[in-house]
Amino acid sequence: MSTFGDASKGAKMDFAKDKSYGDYLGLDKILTVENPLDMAHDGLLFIIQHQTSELWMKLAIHELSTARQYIQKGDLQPAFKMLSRVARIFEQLNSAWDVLRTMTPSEYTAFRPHLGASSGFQSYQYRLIEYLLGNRNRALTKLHAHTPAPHQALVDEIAQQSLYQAAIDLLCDRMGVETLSGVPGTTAWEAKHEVQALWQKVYEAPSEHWELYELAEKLVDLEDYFRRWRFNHVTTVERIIGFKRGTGGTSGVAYLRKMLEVELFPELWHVRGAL
Ligand code: HEM
Ligand SMILES: N[C@@H](CC(=O)c1ccccc1NC=O)C(=O)O
Repeated sequence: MSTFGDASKGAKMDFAKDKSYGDYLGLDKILTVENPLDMAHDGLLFIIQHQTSELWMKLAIHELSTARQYIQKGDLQPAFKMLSRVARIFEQLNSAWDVLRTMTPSEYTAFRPHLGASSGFQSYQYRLIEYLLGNRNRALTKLHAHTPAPHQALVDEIAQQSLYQAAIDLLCDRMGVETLSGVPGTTAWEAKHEVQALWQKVYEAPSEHWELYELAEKLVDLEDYFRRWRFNHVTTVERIIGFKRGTGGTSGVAYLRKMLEVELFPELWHVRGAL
């Protein structure tokens, strides 16, 4: 018998009656999704790149919504762990661009016409992450009017305070001032001087406000990774389609460059200049 045969001796071989690896992971479903871009060699790369991104986004949403609950309860240690995990997920998504970047304009052009008007602009999970963190633009929920469940998830999300508003509530509470987080917003969070002044107190005396200090840095870390994702996206897009309009109908690279200016947690960036 071969060495390999000896080493695997005792392994369970019959799964007719027991749950197996593929059953737990639902592989029959995820590995048999029809690939409508099969006519081009790089269609599979394109589809898998997006499908894996959406899976990681699903986990990010799961972690971020639970982290928000812990912040609301004032129980920060579990929230920190989840926020660190989300930063790592973004790191994973950031590295994934290196695979997609191997696709040239010639290869992409072979199947781009088949994408029609579809675009990442219509990723509801991406929008949900933006909404959760506080970058809200209610008008974009309309993109999902034709799919009730994603539409409802987005509508429900903007009825809640964002993760950043939860952090501001906690900041105010621990610093002994009236809350400054306002009502759940349907537009992007706008920087408030009073909030920046509180973060400034935290950064000026970290040892007195250690948990808030750590929370602030976890948030900055998360936004830092998010910004790198946006930058990798726009650079990959320019490399592949130049300045063509997007299939989703936006100006393309010009729109994505504008998005590089988004500040999810503005006071945490502005406070740095005041220290
Ligand atoms: C060949 C690769 C890609 C190209 C050429 C591309 C192109 C674009 C363009 C032009 C837009 C602007 C909206 C539009 O008018 O279509 C956009 C938006 C978007 N794309 Fe991509 N993209 C690519 C890969 C990806 C990947 C791998 C993801 C990961 C899920 C992604 C996610 C998104 C998201 C979430 C938006 C909306 C961004 C926002 O509204 O801030 N894209 N993309
Ligand atoms: N907006 C892209 C198309 C695109 O990238 C796309 C199309 C369908 C599914 C996902 C996509 N990815 C990200 O926007 C383009 O203009 O070429």
